[in-house]
Amino acid sequence: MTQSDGAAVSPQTLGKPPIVWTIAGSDSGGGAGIQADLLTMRDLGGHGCSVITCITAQSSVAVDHVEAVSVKGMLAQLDTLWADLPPQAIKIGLLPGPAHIEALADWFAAHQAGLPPVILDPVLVASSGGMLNVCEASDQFDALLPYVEVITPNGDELAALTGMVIDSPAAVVAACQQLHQRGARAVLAKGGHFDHLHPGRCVDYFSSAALTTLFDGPRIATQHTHGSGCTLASALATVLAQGYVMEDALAVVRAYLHNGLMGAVALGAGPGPLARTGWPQRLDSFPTVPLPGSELARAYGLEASVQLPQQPFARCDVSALGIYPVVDSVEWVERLLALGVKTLQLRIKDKSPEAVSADIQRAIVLGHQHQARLFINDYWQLAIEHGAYGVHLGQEDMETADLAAIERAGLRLGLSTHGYYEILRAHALKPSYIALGHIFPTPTKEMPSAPQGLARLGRYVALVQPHCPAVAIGGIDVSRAYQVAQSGVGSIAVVRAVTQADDVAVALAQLQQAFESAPTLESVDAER
Ligand SMILES: Cc1ncc(COP(=O)(O)OP(=O)(O)O)c(N)n1
Ligand SMILES: Cc1ncsc1CCOP(=O)(O)O
Ligand SMILES: [Mg+2]
Repeated sequence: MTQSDGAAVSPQTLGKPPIVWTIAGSDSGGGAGIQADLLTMRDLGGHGCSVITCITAQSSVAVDHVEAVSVKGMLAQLDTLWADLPPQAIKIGLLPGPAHIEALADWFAAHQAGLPPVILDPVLVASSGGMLNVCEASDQFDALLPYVEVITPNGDELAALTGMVIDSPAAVVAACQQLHQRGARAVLAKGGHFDHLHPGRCVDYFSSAALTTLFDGPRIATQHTHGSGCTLASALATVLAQGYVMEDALAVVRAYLHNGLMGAVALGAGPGPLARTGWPQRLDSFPTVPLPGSELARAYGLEASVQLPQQPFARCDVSALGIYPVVDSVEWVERLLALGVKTLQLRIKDKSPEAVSADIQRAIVLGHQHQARLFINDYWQLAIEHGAYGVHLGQEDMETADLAAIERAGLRLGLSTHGYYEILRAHALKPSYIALGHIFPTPTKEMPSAPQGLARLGRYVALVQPHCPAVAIGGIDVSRAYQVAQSGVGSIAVVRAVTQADDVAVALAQLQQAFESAPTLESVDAER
């Protein structure tokens, strides 16, 4: 089900925060555990419910006492919440022993049909150094793995869970593979403890059946990290509860951790808790995504079949690309150029290069004659051969197209993205623009991703546009152009709004009018 702006309907879009559970221990010092989880959930737009598994007498310098809540007490909390406040995501933190783990696994088995994503933070040690988890078997969490979407060990936990020495990127990969073999669907191996592998950096390795990737960023020089693991896992649960896909949620929580660590201060004599800084807004708090084939990615076995470009792509001659029709024939290109369109795309699908070569060449010549920005979709070799203004490519093309050749030839590059993670991937290439979509449902193209909606568009525009021109695409027509333009986006790409218009000139004028009458953000100030 979708709402009128195209985004999936979640409790949050109906005006209610999504419900997120934390099943964890109480930290009397307020920096970690249940206390950190509830603060994080609230800070990121969730409603936190707690299932307390144990109480700790804990401060920033010591764990003096750990006392388990009875298994019966834990199960009672689960049952009571399930009856009235069912969760959109669950975070698991400190579990005091095998009996609790077994009981929780049984409870999950009995409720498997309705279980939302479960995030398991395999807590073993507090940042004060105190042992929190009395279990010692490396397979202690395995009974939970069938119900868990992602497990989030830090370096010490990864070593303890696998019995491996984590002394190289290859060892990180091997340890994650071992966890997969034992039933873990996805592993986020957090890089906070891997200073010995990447001095001065924090490199997280994520692996699942669908995706293997890295998140890289500078290590934040602070000792105030109390509750960082709890915060990450509860942030991940809260962002997933809002319907973001895993890789987008990982990007957001990494930025949230960055900001929290940057703002962390001491409250007691030991490590202070993370600051609560709200939904991350700026690209410089987000991690970079090292692309396959980069030196860092290769260390983790992420190779690429093509070379990465060494330079940013040529910049567009304007910072805002305006109304941007996407059409499927040279005849349409000719017609739109005659109507004064200055940014457009030739998007011919599924033909051989031989079949489209002449049309692409003619469109490029026409584009130059009209001093227009004509982007060629997909056929990047022909675009280079005939000297196009630019090329538009999709995410999958990033793995196969010779991006270095496109950059060397001086062509502009536009890249499609469908969420935070892909924005970070695209940004790593310093393209000429980044397309954000699809904003609303569209019959024009079968989309594997969900419509992003206007709220997310606003977040993406604020993130991207200080660095690179942005383009919104998907399901945008005259009636929606004003709302889209209100996001501040500098360009709107359309197919049907132009190609199915009764009067193309009128449609173009109306789109332009909607765009011009909306308040805009400051113009793009490219930072390269
Ligand atoms: C401006 C703009 N944005 C996105 C797309 C989609 O491109 P891609 O992901 O390569 O998919 P196809 O268009 O090839 O189906 C686009 N063409 N233009
Ligand atoms: C090519 C493409 N890429 C993302 S949505 C889309 C189609 C947009 O078409 P329309 O403007 O008709 O919804
Ligand atoms: Mg394409």
